[in-house]
Amino acid sequence: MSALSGKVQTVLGLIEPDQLGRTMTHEHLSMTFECCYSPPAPGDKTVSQDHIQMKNLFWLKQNPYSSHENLLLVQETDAVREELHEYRKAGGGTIVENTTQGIARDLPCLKQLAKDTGVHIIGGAGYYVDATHTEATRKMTVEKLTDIIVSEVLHGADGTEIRCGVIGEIGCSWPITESEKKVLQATAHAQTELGCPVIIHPGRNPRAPTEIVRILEEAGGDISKTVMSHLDRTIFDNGELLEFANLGSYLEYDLFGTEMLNYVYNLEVDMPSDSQRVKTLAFLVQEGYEDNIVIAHDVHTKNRLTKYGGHGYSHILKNIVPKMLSRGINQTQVDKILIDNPKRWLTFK
Ligand SMILES: CC(=O)NCCS(=O)(=O)O
Repeated sequence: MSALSGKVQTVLGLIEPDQLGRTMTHEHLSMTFECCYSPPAPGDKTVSQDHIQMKNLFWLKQNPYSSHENLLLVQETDAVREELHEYRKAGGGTIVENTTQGIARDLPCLKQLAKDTGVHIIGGAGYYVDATHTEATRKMTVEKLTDIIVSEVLHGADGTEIRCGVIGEIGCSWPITESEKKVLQATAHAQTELGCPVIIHPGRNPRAPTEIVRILEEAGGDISKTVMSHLDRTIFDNGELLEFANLGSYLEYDLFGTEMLNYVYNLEVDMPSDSQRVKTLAFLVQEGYEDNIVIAHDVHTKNRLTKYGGHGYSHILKNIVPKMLSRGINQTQVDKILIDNPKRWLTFK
């Protein structure tokens, strides 16, 4: 048994699982998303270059990835600190901060935010999508990648002694690239060694989550300790969703607060509304998957912060929970989704 066994690892050290409280399993507190900038439509060039201001907030909500300024959450630490105080007041306990290598992970910033606000913050080990892999990363063997991920959990990451408490979000494109496949295999090997939680960012195709589970399983990964993120924009057919749910991972609906007409990364996708998300959660609960659901907002751009008219990190606690309760999900099931499931997932074996 390792020293981590039965514990949860935050950026401030090990804690008992019962200390976590209500947990958002997929957020970002500091990162850059410039890797995923999407040029604006020709007629929108001027507004896309404007500073963020009241009159362009609706445009930004519809086109969050077409403004360079909007992609720099890294510049908003003071606003994020305020929001974390608010999150505590709203009854929040923990945030899993999924920023990995490639999107400017900043563990010292997370550590300071945890100290300043009392929110438990859990950092993420590993690599985001291929587009952010360095040439050196692409050349690494699975063994080397495994060593790095294990070390980020056991000893600290980015030249610090701040240790990660989950692996991920591990980024995958569609189709999955060779480099991403190696990272997935390394993730599974590291998970076998550490008994730790894993969280995956799947590519934007309904087949992506199943393909990833297959790769992880073949490499010895523990699917019952793995979260599949972003299902809101990935699987739309209820039959396909149940088939995927049957594979045994945690099912994460983590884009609460995101409502847009055109999802620029895959125009085939109709991004659901929050009401539709709650309906899907109620469906999964009714089908017996209440022990597998986790939820979050995945704040990753400035316009999602309350400072810029967004929903912030407390939207689920303040607005979505009452909606869940009014749509057939009872308090015990809400507590499983916000407390018990994250706790089970985050506790090292
Ligand atoms: C930071 C991140 O990966 N967010 C997910 C954005 S997506 O549009 O759902 O892929």
